[in-house]
Amino acid sequence: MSSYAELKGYYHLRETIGSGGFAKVKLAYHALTAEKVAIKIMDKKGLGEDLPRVYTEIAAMKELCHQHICKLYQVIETEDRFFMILEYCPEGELFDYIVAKDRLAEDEARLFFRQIVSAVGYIHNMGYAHRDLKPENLLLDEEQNLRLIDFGLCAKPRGGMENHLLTCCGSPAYAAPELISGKEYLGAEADLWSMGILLYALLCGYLPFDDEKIPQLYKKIQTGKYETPAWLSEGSKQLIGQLLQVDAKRRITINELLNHPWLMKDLNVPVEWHSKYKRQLDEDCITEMAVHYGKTKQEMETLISERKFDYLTATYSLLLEKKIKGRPVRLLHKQNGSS
Ligand SMILES: O=C(Nc1ccc2c(c1)CCNCC2)c1ccc(-c2cn[nH]c2)cc1OCc1ccccc1
Repeated sequence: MSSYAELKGYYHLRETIGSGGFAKVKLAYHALTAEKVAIKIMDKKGLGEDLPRVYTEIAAMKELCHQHICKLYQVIETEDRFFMILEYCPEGELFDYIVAKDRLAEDEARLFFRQIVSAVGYIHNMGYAHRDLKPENLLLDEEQNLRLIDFGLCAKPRGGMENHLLTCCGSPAYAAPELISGKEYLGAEADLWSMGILLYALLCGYLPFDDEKIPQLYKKIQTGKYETPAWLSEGSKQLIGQLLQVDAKRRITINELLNHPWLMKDLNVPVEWHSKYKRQLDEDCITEMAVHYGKTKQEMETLISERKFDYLTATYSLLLEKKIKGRPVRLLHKQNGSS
């Protein structure tokens, strides 16, 4: 097992919890708070032409701070590796959750879909389109709430979300008709289509458009014709129909979704898309860190405000998480010879 010298003393590494194409995800403990984190480790050599995706993902995640987006705590870049220290999401992928239950009941799908709308409403307001929305990119945290991941294909159109994009990307079964037709498209509109596929998958347990041959799959998407199984309520069918509009201009918008009757049913409150995290720094966390590092509160506040995504950023963020979870706002003092 590699020692990863860069992490020694800062994080205590545990088992590998997932390894995908060019990344490995390991469970770890942040040494000063003992909070659990996930560390995504990528070898630059193995990345090849995917290297730009990592820079895109890191830049986006540094800007995005929201209750339904996986938090990035720290970035370590060495000559041949990236380490992304990320929020711990121990309940795995939404994809596996749906498969395990075959399909979700409408009220459970509603709670998850509201969280997806909240996350997408926030990133669109921040000027980002995700462009790869699918159940594999939605993880469940310790409270079984959704956290959006994988911003490697996201776009922040220069000049704002009204400007068009061109790159065809994302997963074919979730791709909007205008995106696969090679025409210019609006990132926000393409994300709304993918959310329609996602909602269908939540409620049905399979995809509305599917074919093992990509050209046939694309034809089905462009017809916009899909089956609606008998167990779907009228409300579900109507909302899916408003999302899976082949003509992007007729497709429902994120703002219309926030207080849509289907999303409001039994809850009667619109979806809250604003981040619950406040901009100003937390006094208790700053004080504890100032004491630990032997600095004044003002010096500590200045250092944390720089948001360098170094160990200080991670320590502040995880200390704040501890406070939010009602755990003591305390840092563990240096153990001699700690593992
Ligand atoms: O914390 C993460 N995953 C994770 C942590 C603990 C456990 C599990 C999963 C499920 C498997 N049983 C052991 C418990 C975790 C956090 C962030 C990211 C991440 C954020 N941007 N990119 C990746 C990825 C993560 O994982 C990937 C994964 C591993 C196994 C299956 C499902 C998902």
